[in-house]
Amino acid sequence: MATDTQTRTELDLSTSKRHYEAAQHRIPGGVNSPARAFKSVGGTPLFIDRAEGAYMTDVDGNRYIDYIGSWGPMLFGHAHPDVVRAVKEAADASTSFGAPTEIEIEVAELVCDLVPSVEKVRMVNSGTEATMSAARVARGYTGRDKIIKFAGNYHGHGDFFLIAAGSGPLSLGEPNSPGVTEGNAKDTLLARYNDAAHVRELAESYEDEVACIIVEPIAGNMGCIPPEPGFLEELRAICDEHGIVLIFDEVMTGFRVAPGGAQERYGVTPDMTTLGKIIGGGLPVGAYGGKKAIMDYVSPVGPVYQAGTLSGNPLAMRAGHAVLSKIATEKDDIYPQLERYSEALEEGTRQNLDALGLSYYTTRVGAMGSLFFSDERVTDLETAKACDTEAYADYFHAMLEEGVYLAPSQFEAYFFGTQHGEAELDKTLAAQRNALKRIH
Ligand SMILES: Cc1ncc(COP(=O)(O)O)c(C=O)c1O
Ligand SMILES: NCC(=O)CCC(=O)O
Repeated sequence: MATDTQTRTELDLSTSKRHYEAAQHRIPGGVNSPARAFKSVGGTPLFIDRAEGAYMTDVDGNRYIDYIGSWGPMLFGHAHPDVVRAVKEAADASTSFGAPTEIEIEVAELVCDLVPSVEKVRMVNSGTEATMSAARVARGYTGRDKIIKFAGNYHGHGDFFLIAAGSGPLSLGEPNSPGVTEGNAKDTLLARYNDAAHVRELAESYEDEVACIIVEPIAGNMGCIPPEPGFLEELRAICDEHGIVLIFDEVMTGFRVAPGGAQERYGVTPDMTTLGKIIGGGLPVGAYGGKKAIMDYVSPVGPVYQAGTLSGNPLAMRAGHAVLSKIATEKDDIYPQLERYSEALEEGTRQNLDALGLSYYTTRVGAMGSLFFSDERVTDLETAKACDTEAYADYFHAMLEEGVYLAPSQFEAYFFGTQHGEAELDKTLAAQRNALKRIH
């Protein structure tokens, strides 16, 4: 692996290139999600063969330390034996019933115990479904149409969220998608992240019209941007004053920055929470939940319709159960360990930057963070967009060659998990030292 003296260059990506060529004939852009394409950094997306723990191997046999973790779910690393066993056992009893199962109760209880603001929870199949459904319920509950979202936040690809959206839309330079009707767009009010005064103005101008404020309590889709002190508290106060439902989109931060997510970490309690990624242990799961009074608006108790053929799927629930029960029983060890890794990674990065006279901006919260190619503080979409994305692209490719797999965009966070230990930390920092030297 990469050390100061042994630099890996010129990866053999010939099989990935061949697959990519073939894939583009039958799959738009050759990928089943645009975030996977290397469009904003250039080059060929890696086709992956397998992964274990903190490491991923591509179809050409190149091995990388993985800092994407399937875009968040892999808190305990790839192919964790507990998850693999749970899925195999579940599959033996059939892959789906379309009828209730006992494991769904256990998963719901685990979620409600870990995230106490969630009194009732509904399982869906993705983070996108979770946020779309939560917004519908908030609208049904309040009888209001408008939502407030933040520029640069990403809540999946529901129509009314694809306005100034972060993640793929931001990386591809198309934050407002064609196909979203004007009718949909007019009900989405856009606010600046970390600017509560702007939110207050909107809530006052649209008095009695705003159903919900949806926010990434730690933004992770324009890079990792923590909330400024007081920002989340102010959102809570505005919602209380104006009868607005506060939705924390914790699809990314849930179980990642604390056992109870960002709401536990910052001590601010939303009315509703959306979850995804870690909750399914790498299988397709999302969830939304919140106060009982609100969740009882959901069908069949209440009138707001939301459904799913595969919702609460037994494989997904068993995988989720394996992960959540591990979190519940081992949280006192897990989160301090993640925090130590995060601290050491940032400290080592700062040393690498200092050695080269660079003053790029770093952020981190729990098991996520960013290295922004900017000398300024990054606190919102505008400051994120000021980053040198070309330098990031060079860094990304240099890191790949050094054996470290980062997100192919400046506007995505890095993630790690409990499988990232001392050895991975040392290799990552050595790789980073080489990569930064090579590109400057
Ligand atoms: C904060 C946030 N919300 C929602 C989503 C959408 O989740 P999914 O990709 O599972 O639909 C994502 C990630 O994609 C996310 O980061
Ligand atoms: N941060 C963005 C995501 O996690 C989305 C991944 C995807 O859409 O493939």
